[in-house]
Amino acid sequence: MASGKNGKGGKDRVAVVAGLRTPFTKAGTALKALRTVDLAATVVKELLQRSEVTPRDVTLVVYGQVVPTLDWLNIAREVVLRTGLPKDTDAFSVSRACATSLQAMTSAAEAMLAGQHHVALVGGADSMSDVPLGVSRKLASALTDFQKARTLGARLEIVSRLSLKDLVPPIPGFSREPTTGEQMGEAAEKMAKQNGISRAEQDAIAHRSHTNAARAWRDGTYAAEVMHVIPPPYDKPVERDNVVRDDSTLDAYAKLSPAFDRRHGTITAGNASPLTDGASALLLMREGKAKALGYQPLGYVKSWSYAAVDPGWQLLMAPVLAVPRALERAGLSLADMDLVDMHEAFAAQVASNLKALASPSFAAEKLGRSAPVGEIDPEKLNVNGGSIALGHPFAATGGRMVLSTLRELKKRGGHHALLTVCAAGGLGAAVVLEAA
Ligand SMILES: CC(=O)SCCNC(=O)CCNC(=O)[C@H](O)C(C)(C)COP(=O)(O)OP(=O)(O)OC[C@H]1O[C@@H](n2cnc3c(N)ncnc32)[C@H](O)[C@@H]1OP(=O)(O)O
Repeated sequence: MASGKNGKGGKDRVAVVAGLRTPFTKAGTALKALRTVDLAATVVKELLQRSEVTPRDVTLVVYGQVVPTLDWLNIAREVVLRTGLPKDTDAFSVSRACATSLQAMTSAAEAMLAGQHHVALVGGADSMSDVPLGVSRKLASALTDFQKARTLGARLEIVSRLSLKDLVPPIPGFSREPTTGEQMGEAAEKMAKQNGISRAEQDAIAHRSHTNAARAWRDGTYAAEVMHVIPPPYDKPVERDNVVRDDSTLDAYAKLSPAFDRRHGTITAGNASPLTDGASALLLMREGKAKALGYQPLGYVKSWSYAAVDPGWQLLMAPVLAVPRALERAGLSLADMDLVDMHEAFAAQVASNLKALASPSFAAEKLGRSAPVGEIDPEKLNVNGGSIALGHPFAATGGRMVLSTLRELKKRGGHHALLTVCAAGGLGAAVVLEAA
């Protein structure tokens, strides 16, 4: 797919030239005063400045948010208008649930490979502190009728149709699958049961996520990827992710109560990703353009694949279908990967995905393959933590993973890395990245 060779008659590769993210903070905490569009504009403005790209060179912005709002319709265009990019810069928004910023990146990459753009800015943001509250359908319908009513009698009749409970805003349904009614956490519980994933196994994954993320913060890894944000009332900067636990101990996980199935469940606040605020952005260039402008890329987007499963089956299993396709498109195998970054929606999903990738029966029954995709070496997996510890502002997570993984690949002198993201709706994404 995206693996053409520069200078050998093929297409330019798509280079990731720079990237940045805000701190990821638990919903309702440090960044709660910033709306999704503010988070997006903050990170993009800073990335434009740090990368020293000439704004006129950016001809496309692809950006996304997962939780919608009624206050703007196309967040990508808002990013253009709020960051000093030329006002005639083209911009469109994408949504692929938790894989939104990967979708933003691959949509831009497709346009670049088609020769339509040389420089693009992509990413995603979400504020779970700013979830829009709606009105009940009955109240909405009454308000519409009220506007049309011409007499006092007609208006009183409309009001008399409403009861007190119609005035209560309904709870937003984004964490529940609309067609199955299942919450994400309930789907993860089901995966744990069906795949025989124990509570201890989940807690160990979560503990490792926190331990690795805390170490990466201590050793300076994240300082270079995360900007400082000064939210209203503009008195002190937010400098770090605030979910990561420096003092994570395995014992503490065992004490937490299940959050979704209170009697028999295994999923807790400790082994699930938390509701989070944050934004990420990446600057993409065609390889030739990057070289002409004097940029040393962080790496290249080599191949990608998206897949889907029936949400009523195992909701968060689709990455396992996407991985072999992305690897095949890259002409590589799992064994060729120097790093794997797997989005951690829940530790139960991570363990289920790992088990399925290594399973001969899953390969035969679900992938039509004679051999499993392979086992992932724990030493290569989520080496700087994952979404359980870092947090998961839905649309921002993919950008965080691309940036962090390419920098780590470079640091280790590795060649290739695999990213996987599970997403609502039974969707899954896999991306193969190549070192510069
Ligand atoms: C494709 C996808 O990505 S799907 C994923 C979509 N995302 C989701 O569905 C979000 C899932 N997560 C959630 O809904 C929430 O985080 C929940 C329900 C699991 C937990 O929410 P909350 O109860 O607000 O969690 P909270 O952070 O307050 O933690 C509860 C307690 O556990 C403790 N705790 C949490 N993590 C740890 C840990 N690692 N070690 C020790 N204690 C911990 C907290 O300190 C807190 O203790 P306290 O009550 O004494 O203060």
